[in-house]
Amino acid sequence: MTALDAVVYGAAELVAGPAADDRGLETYADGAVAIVDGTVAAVGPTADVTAEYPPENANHAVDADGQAVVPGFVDPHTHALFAGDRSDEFAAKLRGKSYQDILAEGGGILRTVRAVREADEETLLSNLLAHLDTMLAHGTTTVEVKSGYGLDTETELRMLRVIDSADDIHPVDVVPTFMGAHAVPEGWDADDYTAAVVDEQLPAVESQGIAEFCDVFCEEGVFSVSQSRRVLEAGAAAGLTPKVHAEELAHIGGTQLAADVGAASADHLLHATGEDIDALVDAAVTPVLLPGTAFGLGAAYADATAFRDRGASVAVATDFNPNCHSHSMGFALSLACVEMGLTPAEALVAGTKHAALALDRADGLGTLREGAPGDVAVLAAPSHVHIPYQYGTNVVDTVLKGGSVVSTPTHESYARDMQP
Ligand SMILES: N=CN[C@@H](CCC(=O)O)C(=O)O
Ligand SMILES: [Zn+2]
Repeated sequence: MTALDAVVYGAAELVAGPAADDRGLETYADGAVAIVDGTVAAVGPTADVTAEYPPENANHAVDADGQAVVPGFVDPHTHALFAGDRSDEFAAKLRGKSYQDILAEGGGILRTVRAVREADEETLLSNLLAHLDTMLAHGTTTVEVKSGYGLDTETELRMLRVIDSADDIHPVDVVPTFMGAHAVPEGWDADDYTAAVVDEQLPAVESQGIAEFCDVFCEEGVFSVSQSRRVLEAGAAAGLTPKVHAEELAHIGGTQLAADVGAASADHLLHATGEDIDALVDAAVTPVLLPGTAFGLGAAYADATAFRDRGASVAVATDFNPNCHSHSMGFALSLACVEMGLTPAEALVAGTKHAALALDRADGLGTLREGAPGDVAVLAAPSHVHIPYQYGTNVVDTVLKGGSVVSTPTHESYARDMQP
């Protein structure tokens, strides 16, 4: 027996995905989408979709009159599982301290590591679930979450177990990444710690089968290119697809490494060169740009238009972490437009279809085409342009995950009745 989970109909603008020529969007005015057994069964003009799938027969009938309907956001880079509070570091950065100064003093990642090692599994899980709630209310239906605040086998495994439990419990799909090589822990030398990641942590992670990707912070003063390569190659041998934090604070060759090892993505890329971009395009590695991080650091933004113009499928993520405390893909997309030069349509694709590529998802995730997961964000606004336009405002009204309504606004929505 198939179930008609949901029909969302009468949308002022329904975005099915990128246009066929990959320029602009495929949209329908007075559009609808029908979801059967968790998957998009039909998308198009309301009259056509509802003739085959009458809303009155659906478990969830959503009248989207005057509203835009877009694919749920895919956030392909976060460190959303942590404990502790680093707001004082934000204030210190405003007074002129650098991210590296803070790390060198035992703050930053190392401070979060101390807090996470002290936190029990229950606390960590409730922290992550609360963040997922906020992300979902902002329209995110799939999110990647990294370990990397344990930096020892026991705590890295604890983090991955929590990520796995959150995926089971919460409507948001949580994609697990092992990042034992996120920083060199206090009291260790980088070479010895690299060996511990490869010889102790990775075999333990492999035996539990609870990670899909392996990431490394390839950065001046953190892990060199050759140490990063050791970790990623051992990760690949353990069945984990590589990802690389590359050229964030300095240019040391992490992008070329990502291309060499066939990574799913190379992320940050603030200092990537034209040659680096070409290498990513040739190796089909998705660049993930993180404008919220540059915003918080007061750093120059990655040049998104250079990636686009050289043929890359640019993805955008929040990088939500204690150093970049934003759950909102909408805010990241605003920055991608205003500070990085993407159009609203390109930014939306970067936060949906291209973000799904960064997670190696080829099932239509990030679109509302037939066969794609039924993950939908209904906006309290008439077009996708309002996502970047209403910066700092959550324009997401109702969210469906696999055809079920999983988030509704807590207030009466007047926006839907607003006249242009
Ligand atoms: N750059 C390395 N890792 C994180 C920051 C993590 C932290 O500061 O806690 C990032 O991607 O921005
Ligand atoms: Zn990161």
